[in-house]
Order: sequence, then structure tokens, then C-alpha cells
Amino acid sequence: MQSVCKMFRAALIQSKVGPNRNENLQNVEKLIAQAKNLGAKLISLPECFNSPYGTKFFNQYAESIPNGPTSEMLSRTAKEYGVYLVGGTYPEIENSKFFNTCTVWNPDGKMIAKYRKMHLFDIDIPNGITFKESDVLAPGNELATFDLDGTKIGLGICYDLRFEELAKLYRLQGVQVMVYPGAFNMTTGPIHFELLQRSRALDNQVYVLGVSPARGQQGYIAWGHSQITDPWGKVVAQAKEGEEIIHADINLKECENVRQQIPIYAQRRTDIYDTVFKK
Ligand SMILES: NC(=O)CC(=O)C(=O)O
Repeated sequence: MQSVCKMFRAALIQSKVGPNRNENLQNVEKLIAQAKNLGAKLISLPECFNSPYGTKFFNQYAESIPNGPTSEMLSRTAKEYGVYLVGGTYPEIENSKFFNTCTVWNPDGKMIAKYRKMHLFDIDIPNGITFKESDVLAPGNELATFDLDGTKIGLGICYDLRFEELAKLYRLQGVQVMVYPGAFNMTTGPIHFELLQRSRALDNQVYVLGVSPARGQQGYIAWGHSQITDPWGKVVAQAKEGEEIIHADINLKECENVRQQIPIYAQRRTDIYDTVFKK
């Protein structure tokens, strides 16, 4: 009988990102070793951890997956440290199209999931931030999950956090943990990053792991504040703005407890919702 792991440690690496890809890769490799020393079995990197974040950079840094230098580093490092490694995101090229893509590597160094950002970050806040990923990127169209010793883990990227429907689809597939590499910014980050993660965790009774790059000085400035939220909506670990590793134990018993004690999934009135949505 397969034994199901009820608890494992997750570490989120809030790494500094600069313009030099090799330096970014070397830096995260060092940080992954430190996360392993903290006892982590699941380690995640942030969105755009190997390049600056911006529409002008996506094609410049894009690689094919899994053959490029970033995938090679992630595969080798996951194997060396015997961990499940969520490779944040990095720009991908396939058939002349660009994607913002997250890959996951198992302790044998094999790629076990690939997710392309589904909801592209197109917003326009006067005197705040204007960003249009869809000028360069194509959206992904598929959900992606992976299994960590019996725990089903789902993937989303940054702006995807705002879409409750996506998280719900994952929950309906039996996901217990969601990982969102995400670079929120200095306008939306302070009011939305923590709140959105707590909302998705509470709505869906899942752990939510949100992983930001460290705050830089120029270009797109990330908010930081990577966070681990439990299925009760409680923040159990949170970073500040600089380079930092945060970690927490993911206790699947908490998912079971909240789902049993507040059984909203069984109580949903899909008979009503379906009628309304179909109109
Ligand atoms: N960068 C993103 O994709 C999302 C973001 O910053 C926001 O939703 O705000």
C-alpha cells in the first residue's frame, strides 16, 4: 500500500533578480542548498527568477523547455538535493510564441509538470502601474498538477491568483496545496497580495504558497512579501522585501480538519449556481 505523507516542509525562495541570467541561476542554486538545509522537501522559486520582469525582456531571455540552461540547472539541482523543485517562472519560446512558464522537477531531476500563465497581466492604473503581458505573451490553456507523496499540488502564476474560478477547478480536482510564483508590484502588492492568497486559501480550503522575487531598485519593482497561508486562511510565514527564505510545515491534517468542520464543498448549491450561470 502506498504510504501518504501527511506533513512536509515547504520553503519559498525570495531571490534577488538582476539582468545577468547566469548570475541569477548561480544565486538561486546557492539558495536552494540553504532551503534544503532547512529540511524542505518542496522548494519554490519566484516568478521571473532568471530575468528582469517586463515585456521587453521576455523574448530576450526566452528558452525552449526542457532544453535550455534554466531547465538544465533546475533538473540538476532538484536531483542533487533530492527535492521537489518548483522552478518559479521563466520565459519560454515554442513555435515562435512566448509564454510565462512554471516547471516542476522531482528528486530524480525529471520534469513532472509544466504550467503556462493562463490569465495574462494586463492592467492600467493611472498614476500606478500599466502593464500588458499580452503584447508579447500567449496565454496557457491548461491546468497543471503534480503529486508529492500523495499530496496533490496545483500551479498558478501571479495574476492567476485573482481568478477564483481557476483555484476552484483545482480544488475540484482534489488539490490540497496551490503554488503561485508571483511578482506583485508596489501599487497592487500592499493591498492585494496577502489578501488574495488568504482568500484563495479560505475559499478552497487549501494551503497557498505565494513566491515573489526580492524587491529591486529599478525597472519593475516587486513587492516581495512571499507568504505561506494555511487552509484556515491564516498566514503562517511571511517574508519582508529583501532576499529571504521562508518556510513552514505543510500539515495535510489541517486540510482534512477544515474540510470536515466547515464542509462548504458538500454544501454548495450547484443546482442554483448552474441555473444562474447557464442563463
Ligand atoms: N504581475 C502579475 O502578474 C500580477 C500583479 O502584479 C497584480 O495582479 O497586481
